[in-house]
Amino acid sequence: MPGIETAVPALALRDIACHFPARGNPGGTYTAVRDSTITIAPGEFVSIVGPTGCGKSTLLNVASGLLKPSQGTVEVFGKPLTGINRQAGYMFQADALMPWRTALENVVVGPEFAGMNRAEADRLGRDWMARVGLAGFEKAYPHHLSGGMRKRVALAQMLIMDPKVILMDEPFSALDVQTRQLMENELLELWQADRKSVMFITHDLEEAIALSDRVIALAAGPGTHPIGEFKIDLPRPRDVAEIRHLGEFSRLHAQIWEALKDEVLKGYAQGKR
Ligand SMILES: Nc1ncnc2c1ncn2[C@@H]1O[C@H](COP(=O)(O)OP(=O)(O)OP(=O)(O)O)[C@@H](O)[C@H]1O
Repeated sequence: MPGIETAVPALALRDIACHFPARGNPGGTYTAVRDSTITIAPGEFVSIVGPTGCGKSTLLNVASGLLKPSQGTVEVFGKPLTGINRQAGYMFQADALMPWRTALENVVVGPEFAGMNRAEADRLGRDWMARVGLAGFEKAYPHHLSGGMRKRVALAQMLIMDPKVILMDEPFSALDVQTRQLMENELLELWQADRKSVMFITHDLEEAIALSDRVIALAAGPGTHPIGEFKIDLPRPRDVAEIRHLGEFSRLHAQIWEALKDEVLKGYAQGKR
């Protein structure tokens, strides 16, 4: 995309470090993240991959403003982030739906708290439910919906607020493979229609390549940091199941895995200790 490097990034994490109190070592510190600079251009879909426990969620929490980094700065469309990132919508691995509210009532939670009148919020909510393929399920409660349907509710709940930046932390990892691929395609379709900037955390390299414009690989912790950035020039629109059969997909997979495999082995060894 011409000019993408020169545009003000939608999200810029600059020189981030995060220290935590060390577990089992009173007074000590654990450096989860260090020297991490990550920028995401307007409309760009970026995945962050790395070994288990390396610090992916920590970086996402920094981007959301929920965690203040020990060092470094965050900018959202060129403005320093202080407090919660209100331009961002979030989606996490676990469902955050309220079980006592119907699907529609869950979808309209954001507009309702923002003071939109009920009729307008409901109209918008029904529209979003239709866009994520849930027309007719407005009155269903979360426990009556399948895992994939609950994810669709969560997607609508996030997108109804029209966030400029989307932060996703392994949102589909709890789903079975087929439902997961359906949801990934759904996400791409929604993203393609109205390009937001996406920071997508996953430890699944195939998922990262299938979805993204760029993949950033992280080192194992402690002190995780980017060790490689890979442009994913696969054609769009994409079908995540079919795109895996392209030769270029395999080439990218081999290239990124080469950068990542020692780190994954290190992360695995640490996890066993
Ligand atoms: N609040 C905290 N206090 C102490 N240590 C923490 C805290 N948050 C994260 N850590 C540690 O920082 C490291 C990175 O954690 P983080 O959850 O960011 O990794 P991750 O890559 O997202 O993990 P996973 O792959 O399991 O989702 C881990 O060792 C974790 O134990």
